[in-house]
Amino acid sequence: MNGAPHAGVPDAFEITVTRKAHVAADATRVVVLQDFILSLPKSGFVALIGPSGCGKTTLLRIAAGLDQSFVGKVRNPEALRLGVVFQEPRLLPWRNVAENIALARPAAMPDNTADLADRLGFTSVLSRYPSELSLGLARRVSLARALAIDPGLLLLDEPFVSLDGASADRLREVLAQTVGQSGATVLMVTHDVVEAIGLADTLIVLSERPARILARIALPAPRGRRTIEDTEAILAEVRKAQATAG
Ligand SMILES: Nc1ncnc2c1ncn2[C@@H]1O[C@H](COP(=O)(O)OP(=O)(O)OP(=O)(O)O)[C@@H](O)[C@H]1O
Repeated sequence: MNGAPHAGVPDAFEITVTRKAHVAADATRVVVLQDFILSLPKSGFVALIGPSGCGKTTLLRIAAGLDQSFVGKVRNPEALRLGVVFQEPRLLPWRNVAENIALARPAAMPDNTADLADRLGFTSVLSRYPSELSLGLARRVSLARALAIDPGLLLLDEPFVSLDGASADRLREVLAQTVGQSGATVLMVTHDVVEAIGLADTLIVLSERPARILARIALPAPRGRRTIEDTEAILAEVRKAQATAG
């Protein structure tokens, strides 16, 4: 198995996939993950990068409990509450924005919709329906819905893809602040290695399918204080790991 956990850091969540295959349209089986272990620390921001089709979304769906047709197990010993943000916002079209967020939140939790809407910049559309929102707004609502439950583990599948630069930057900032304050663990899939370096404290580099962990890179210095030299050194490490995979 690959992907041994960090020595000395207690794991809060662990995904073990002995084998996961999808059945393609022509009925052939595509092995996406095999002998794969990913351990996540408590309170870490882990970014996952890897080639298209290597199995990142499949892994997140398994972690979220949305795909159970695999051989392996997901350990969540601390019963972390999971928040999930998909590539598509997936809001309920027959509920307005405020209702979409409220529905996600357990009844016992305080209503934090107004605060999230304020921080993520969508207060003016709380009573609108998803079909009336731009993609950027729908993405903000989708992120707010995941944050509304105060997740212990936040699973993000390219949450900022195809947003304009300013919107993506704003959402990244809110995300980093929110998870920094809450002490949640984040597992974020992204194609954007510079985004990953800007947000994460651990970068995991995956191989082609079936995905193997090529490198688990602890990023130096707190985010926000990384220099251009830091970024270049990390990029070189990523390229080296990818080169070893041939
Ligand atoms: N439901 C499915 N049925 C059949 N094949 C699937 C299914 N879901 C994914 N696949 C295939 O499994 C492989 C891994 O898909 P997955 O979406 O996990 O990759 P990914 O790394 O997230 O890709 P991308 O970066 O392009 O989003 C791909 O070859 C994909 O075509």
